[in-house]
Amino acid sequence: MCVRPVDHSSLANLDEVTTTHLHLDWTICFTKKVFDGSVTLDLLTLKDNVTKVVLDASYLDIKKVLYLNDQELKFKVGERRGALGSPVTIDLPEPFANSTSFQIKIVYTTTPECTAVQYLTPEQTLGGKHPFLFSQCEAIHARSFVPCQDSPAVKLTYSANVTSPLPVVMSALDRGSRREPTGGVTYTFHQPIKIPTYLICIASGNIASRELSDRCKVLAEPEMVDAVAWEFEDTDKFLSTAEGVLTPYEWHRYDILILPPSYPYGGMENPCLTFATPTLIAGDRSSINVVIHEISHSWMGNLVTTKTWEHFWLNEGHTKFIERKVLGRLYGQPTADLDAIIGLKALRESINQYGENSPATVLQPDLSGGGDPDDFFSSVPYEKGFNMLHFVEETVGGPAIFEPFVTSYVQEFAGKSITTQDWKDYLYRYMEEHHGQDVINRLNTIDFDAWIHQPGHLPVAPSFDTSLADASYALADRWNAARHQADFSAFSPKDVDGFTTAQLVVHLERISDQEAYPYEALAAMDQLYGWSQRKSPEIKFRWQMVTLKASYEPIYPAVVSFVTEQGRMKYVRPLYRSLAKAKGDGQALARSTYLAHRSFYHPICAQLLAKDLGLA
Ligand SMILES: CC/C=C\C/C=C\C[C@@H](O)/C=C/C=C/C=C\[C@@H](O)CCCC(=O)O
Ligand SMILES: [Zn+2]
Repeated sequence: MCVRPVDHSSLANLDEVTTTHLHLDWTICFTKKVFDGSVTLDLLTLKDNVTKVVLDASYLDIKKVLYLNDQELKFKVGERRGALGSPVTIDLPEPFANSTSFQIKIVYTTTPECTAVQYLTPEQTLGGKHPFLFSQCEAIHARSFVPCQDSPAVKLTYSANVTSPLPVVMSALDRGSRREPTGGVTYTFHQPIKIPTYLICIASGNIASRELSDRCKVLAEPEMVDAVAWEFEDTDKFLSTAEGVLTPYEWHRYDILILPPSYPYGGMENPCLTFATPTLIAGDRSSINVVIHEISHSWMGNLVTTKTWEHFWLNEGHTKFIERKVLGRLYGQPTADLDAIIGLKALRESINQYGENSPATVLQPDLSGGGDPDDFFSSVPYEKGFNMLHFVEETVGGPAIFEPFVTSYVQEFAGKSITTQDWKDYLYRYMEEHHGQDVINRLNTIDFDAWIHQPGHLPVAPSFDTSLADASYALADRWNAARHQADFSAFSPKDVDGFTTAQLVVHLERISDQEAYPYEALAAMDQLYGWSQRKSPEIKFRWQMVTLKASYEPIYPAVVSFVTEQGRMKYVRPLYRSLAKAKGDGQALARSTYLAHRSFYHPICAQLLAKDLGLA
């Protein structure tokens, strides 16, 4: 009997065979924008009479497949199926019985169409002298740099030998390097903990590092590495706090690599080596929550992993939950609640963007259509997931009861890939064993179907501590009342004295929830609070959203600058969409800006922007 659920985002025969280890041998060619080499897969059959291995692949040039080092196996690359890529079907030399271990080696090169990797010219880097490349594999882009079972249901160890003219880093432990007589250096890596393929990553470029502690360091181009070290000085403290919430950190190293500006996400939890955007380096340590978020993934996602992309909320909802526990432990509950308030706004935006009845707003969406999981990326799995966990915590009796459950959940499922049903079954089992019928009765009052399977807003509105948000709201209310005045002398720069970046963000979000402001009021706000001059990208983003809502044309050049100097999708996608909706030449400007700068963006971002702007 097959107990593995179907992964609609993989074309591999996951029910017949699984991968236990993956070894990469790559030579990087920056000029051709390819990796040349091979992958050796350690495979294990899961049933009798297995005659083939089907792997996920996307835009790969497969040269040959070897069994026992020298026996060539027949293979066929199937028709491309959209974002899922092209299955590679490999005929085994004979039918294999259940539990047979065997190795196959696939010799291949990537192609410039690879969606996981972005190659940057020297001009696109800070130093301006060397090229740079980096990958982003989540959700299903690993198949574009290695033929594999590209499903989070499969967890494997991996190793790699990568030859490059420039330093290489990966989501694994560093096992040294050797200079090649033919040029370049071969870097060796080993990841001894089982991970899904979406957590394999690579970057190569002029990378320098600074140690933060005996298990943490930061890496970046040399021109900014000191600023990064300052910004993230407290990383080990965050890690220890997360260990206090959960279990000891298992991955040995926790390093952070700051990528060039086109990096498409705030951060990516690649094990041992978080990848992050340089927009976090604001010089004020205001983005440490992203580091705490990526650290929290060390347990949520990286140890306990979603089985398919439908259950992605298990990774992100739990990570948000732990992130806010760490924030609360370090800076107090009001700070954690302010972060949750910002998250709620992001959730509302996502739901409004898709539409309240959209299947994309369901916590556990249906991906059986085989579409692109990237199209489902939004705040829903993060914030609906977080809010469901928060609600369960309140319902069962608070942190004293729920936090030990969360730790136990990690211990129970570490190393495994699970579904929402596994989570829910364990929740009931744990609560029954530890707290009895009273808590089960409380759990039974929760409408899990509404939380997990219904579209739209939260079934139960949360109430967070607003002590830090109240001043932000009050100032926004004053502006709302004064919106049509000709004289704004009742306002002063002192209005925002003492506001943290998060409080400024909450204020601007409240302003953006209000009806669009007249130009005069926007100009007055900008003059009083210097919004346009602020360095923080979090503030810049919110201010640009407020002004675009009013089609405030003086902001258009600043928006164009911001969306072309960094490629973080959290900022560029809403800004492009709002610019395209803005009056005047908004739509033409959005499209022409995108077309002129397409190559600046990571392939994932470029493709989503094209869809957003109706250019795909
Ligand atoms: C329910 C959703 C179903 C499928 C989506 C699955 C995967 C999403 C995929 O597109 C990749 C996600 C990668 C995320 C990486 C990092 C984020 O946590 C960054 C958050 C945004 C930011 O801060 O910039
Ligand atoms: Zn995350």
